[in-house]
Amino acid sequence: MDVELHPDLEPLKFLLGTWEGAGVGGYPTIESFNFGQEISFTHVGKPFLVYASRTWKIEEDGTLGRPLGMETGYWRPRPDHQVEVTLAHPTGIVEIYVGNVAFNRVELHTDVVARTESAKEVTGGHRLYGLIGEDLGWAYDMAAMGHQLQSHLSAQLKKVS
Ligand code: HEM
Repeated sequence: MDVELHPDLEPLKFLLGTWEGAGVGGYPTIESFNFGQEISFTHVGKPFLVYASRTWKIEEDGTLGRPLGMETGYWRPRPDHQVEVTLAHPTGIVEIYVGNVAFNRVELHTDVVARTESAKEVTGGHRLYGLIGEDLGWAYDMAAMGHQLQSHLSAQLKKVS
């Protein structure tokens, strides 16, 4: 069933759809790696986007390997171009981001990072999402394992539907 877009979602409309592509990751404590990613942003007629991301290792021969990180959440536009995002991770981490959206670009920083007892020590994050031509580019910096905020992931994705 086709559901009408809630008018509050207008500034975030550019994110809607399924996106696929590849990115690179690293951190001072780990070896750098290449990954494939699929992101989807959908809506149900209410004033939030439903978000899901899955990733896979890209092996040296270019084939997709084991699953890496995945995350799900909700993107909630607020007045004055502000945005709130809730994200849940299977690694025992939950992030709440706040930020803003302008000109097909969203910038977010963590307000809260909550962790289960067994989760790795992640204390903060910063994310950018934006259109690069028709592609969706995104980058994630994190503060974790005693290190200051710095790059963990970045990727460029094409809209597939
Ligand atoms: C969604 C895409 C992501 C991918 C592809 C990814 C990939 C990886 C990989 C390959 C490693 C190396 C260890 C391993 O193989 O598990 C790693 C480590 C790590 N990642 Fe991610 N990650 C993602 C998202 C995240 C997010 C959202 C967070 C934080 C909320 C995070 C926090 C960490 C931490 C703390 C480590 C461990 C560093 C260490 O042990 O020193 N990752 N990640």
